[in-house]
Amino acid sequence: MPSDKPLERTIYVGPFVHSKTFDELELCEDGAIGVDEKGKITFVDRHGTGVSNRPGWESAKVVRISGKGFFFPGFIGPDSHIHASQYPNLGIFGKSTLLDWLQTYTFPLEGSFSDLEKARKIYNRVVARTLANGTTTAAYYATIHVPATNLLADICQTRGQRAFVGRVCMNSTLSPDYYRDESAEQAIKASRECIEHVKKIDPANELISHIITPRFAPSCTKESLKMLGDLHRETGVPCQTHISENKNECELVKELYPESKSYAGVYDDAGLLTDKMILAHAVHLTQEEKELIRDRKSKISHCPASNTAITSGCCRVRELMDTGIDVGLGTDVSGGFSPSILEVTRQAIWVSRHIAMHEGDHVKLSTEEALYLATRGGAKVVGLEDKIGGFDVGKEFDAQMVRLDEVQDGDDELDDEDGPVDIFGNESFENTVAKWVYNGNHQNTVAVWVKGRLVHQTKKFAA
Ligand SMILES: O=c1[nH]c(=O)c2nc[nH]c2[nH]1
Ligand SMILES: [Zn+2]
Repeated sequence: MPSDKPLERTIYVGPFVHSKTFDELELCEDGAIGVDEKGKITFVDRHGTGVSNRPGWESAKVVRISGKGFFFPGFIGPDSHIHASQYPNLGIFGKSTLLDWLQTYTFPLEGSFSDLEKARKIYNRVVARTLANGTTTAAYYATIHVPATNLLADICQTRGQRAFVGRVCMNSTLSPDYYRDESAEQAIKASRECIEHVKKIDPANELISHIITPRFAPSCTKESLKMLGDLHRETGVPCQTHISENKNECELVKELYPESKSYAGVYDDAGLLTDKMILAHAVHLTQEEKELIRDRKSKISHCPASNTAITSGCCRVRELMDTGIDVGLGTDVSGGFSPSILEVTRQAIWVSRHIAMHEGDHVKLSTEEALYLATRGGAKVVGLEDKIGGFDVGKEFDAQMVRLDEVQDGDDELDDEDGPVDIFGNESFENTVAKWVYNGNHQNTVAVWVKGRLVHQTKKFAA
């Protein structure tokens, strides 16, 4: 658990990496990032000099990278799309596709969150696990249960993770009797209770926000989507849902909502397609839908690991970006098999390369572009681009310290402490970052800060 002690002025000394633009990383080998007592970045020095004689910073605490490593912005995850309640099902999806996966694996697990002690155990673990993987901001789906959803908000706050916490709304008969809202009115009432809870624990939304969460169009009645759209307009609270993930789902939406022009049109008709809406997946959108989403300034969370695992399809991220839509990355636990945005970054690159094998190189995502989606792109998706996503003066310090193991002469054997990346000493800085992106894991994330507060550390950080 993070300490409650007030923050000290701190200078983070050592190499740092962050996105400069969509396709360019800044690789600074000799950096110093000054963070004030409120967790805000006050200066960024590219030459590492003058750390101790900067006026007012003479007695600041110094955190230095030892060995091979660099500071990198926290992932935003976003994790911009993760079902906290589905965490125990990681890797469990068999041969299912979306609609049978929901009935077989997902609803029975989510339904069990009426048990608050079970929820406490799972939610503590998923927040600890995502923090350990460098996720400093997450947009969570909880379940329909108000006490467990409020507990997830409390746990994120206590553990120091920035989070959007959604109480899942689902009142249609697609869902089983044991796991569905009694009515649209009851879904609204329950959402209001969760909104009130967050107002109580974090009135200024410094870390925690509620997020209105209709599960997806087939899980909701037209009436409930409209009422949730009204709640969104009335409160200004952001929204999240799923869209166009799977072809059978798209057909079902056509049957259920014949009066709407398209799947995106269903949400637009309900007043939900706004600049504060995060749409997960968006695999099978038409160009007309993409343009509608762009015009409404809604955002998309790309979930490539999930889309491959439950064989939903290959999302064309380049087309979304070219249309002018803001895109971030989501693990989509547990459709997605990993809680790590680093893993999802790789998956985004792989999916784009599979599309490129049929459609040409222009659709390939580069390492730089995928890292942008994992940080600054995600920040835009959750509406926090002025606060987080990179090491810029005025932003809050959400960061991870990445450390990679240097292979010493004569050190031929692997031991338990060794992480997955071996550095031999002749790699350029750019290639060191590439080795982390393609082989790194949580063992390389030795410390994590949110708003300047240390929220996770391993023995290697302390060492
Ligand atoms: O990936 C997904 N996970 C879910 O839980 C879900 N519900 C509706 N559609 C969904 N897609
Ligand atoms: Zn999802």
